[in-house]
Parts: sequence; C-alpha cells; structure tokens
Amino acid sequence: MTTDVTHNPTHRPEPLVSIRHLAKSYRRGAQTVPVLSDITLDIAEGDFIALMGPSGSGKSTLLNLIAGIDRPDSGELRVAGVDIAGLPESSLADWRAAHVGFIFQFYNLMPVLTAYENVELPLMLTRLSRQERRERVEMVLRMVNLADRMDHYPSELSGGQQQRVAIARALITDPTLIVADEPTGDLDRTSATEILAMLQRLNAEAGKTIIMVTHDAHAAEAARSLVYLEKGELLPGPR
Ligand SMILES: Nc1ncnc2c1ncn2[C@@H]1O[C@H](COP(=O)(O)OP(=O)(O)OP(=O)(O)O)[C@@H](O)[C@H]1O
Repeated sequence: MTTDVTHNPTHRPEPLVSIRHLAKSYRRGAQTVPVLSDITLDIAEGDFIALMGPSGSGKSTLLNLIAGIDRPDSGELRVAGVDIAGLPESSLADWRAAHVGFIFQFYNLMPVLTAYENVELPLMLTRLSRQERRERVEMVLRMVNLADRMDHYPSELSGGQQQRVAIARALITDPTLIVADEPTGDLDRTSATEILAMLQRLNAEAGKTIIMVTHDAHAAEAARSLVYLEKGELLPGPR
C-alpha cells in the first residue's frame, strides 16, 4: 500500500474490470438482435461476483465480452488497465491465454487426455520446462484435492471431480481473472456445494477475482456480490 492511500481517504483503487456504456448486438441474416445496451459496471480486484438474470438476458454474452472471447459494438472495456475492446484479434488471443481462466458448465475437458494432461495443456504454449510444468500441475491438482486422480481420464471421474480438474486448468496460468459460466449447472447439490466452496476458497485465500454466471440462487449466495441482468440492462443486486 502506498502512502498516498493512507493520506487520501477518498482514494479508490482502480477496478480490475471497468465497463462503460457497453453495447452488443448479434446479426442474424438481415436482422440485428440487440443483446446488451449501455452496460456500466466496475468489478474490484478480489471480488467474487455472481451475474444472474433470466434466460436470454445476455449473461453469457457479457461474460464472453469481459473474457475477450467476443467484442462489443461500442463502449469501453478495460481489464487490469488494458483496453481489450481495442486489441487486434491476435493480441486478444494472447491476452486471453495469459489473463483469463475459464470454467464451463460441461467442464470442456479433452476426453483423450488424463486429468494431469488436461491441466498441463495451457502451459504447453509457454516456455516452461517439463519439470516446471510438472511442479505447477501437481500443485494445482493438490489445491483442488485431486492429486490422487491425476492419471484418470475424464470418463473415469465424477462430474464434480471433472469440474475440479477444470478449475485446476483455469488456475494453472495464474490468471488475472477467472470466469465461470454456470459452473454448477450440471452437478447435483452435494457436488455443487463442494465446487462453490472451492471457488470461495480460491477467492478468499488465493485472492482470485471470479465472475460467475448462474441461474441458481444457492450458487449466487457463495459470491461476495451480485448483479442482475434483465433484457440486456444491469440492475443492482440486493447485496
Ligand atoms: N452468436 C449469436 N448469434 C445470434 N444471437 C445470439 C448469439 N449468442 C447469443 N445470442 C442471443 O443473445 C441473447 C442473449 O444470449 P446469452 O447467451 O448471453 O443469454 P443468457 O442470459 O446467458 O441466457 P441463458 O441463461 O439461457 O444461458 C439471446 O437472445 C440469444 O439468442
């Protein structure tokens, strides 16, 4: 912490994600389908935010914009000071690989790779040696309590275990941001509770910033803050 902060009570740290007047529509043939209109939102570093709203309200679209998977039509979108809306396609892919960890509803693991190999995959694009990769993979697999399953293939793991492999894969590059789209949507209540507890721990103990889209009020309760999308507009949550 700098002395500036101590002496200036009005100081606010820069939000990790800063969104201003973001708009997005999709083209379907000759038609334009507006999805998000005028979204303004700040997400602080270290937050665990749940993004809720009815089906079709634009939650995944907003998540994909923040994660640099898709591009806005207009507005500002900065993540850790980088104007990601303005990055050319090739730089955006590099930015995503370095800064965003993804967790999906259906895990998206490679079926022909073991748990270990799935987690190692994002590191194959880095300059780390095989030994350095091994140390990191084993460390994150221990973090998600799966060190004893590293040689298993996804088909040999339960849904909850597969999602833990996916969490390990999301963590392996030490990303700036973790985005999770319905991470408990395919799990029974017990496994969902376990996954949510794990995300809470990553947030509280490892300081990871997490943005989670969910339909489930139980999942949203695990988050620190809540925003609600309706028809492409953001409403403040009750917390
Ligand atoms: N690639 C696309 N092309 C055209 N329309 C799209 C595309 N992706 C999303 N849409 C439309 O944008 C709207 C918002 O979709 P989005 O997936 O963001 O909603 P959501 O709130 O995440 O919904 P759900 O909770 O059902 O997953 C929907 O009407 C959808 O049909």
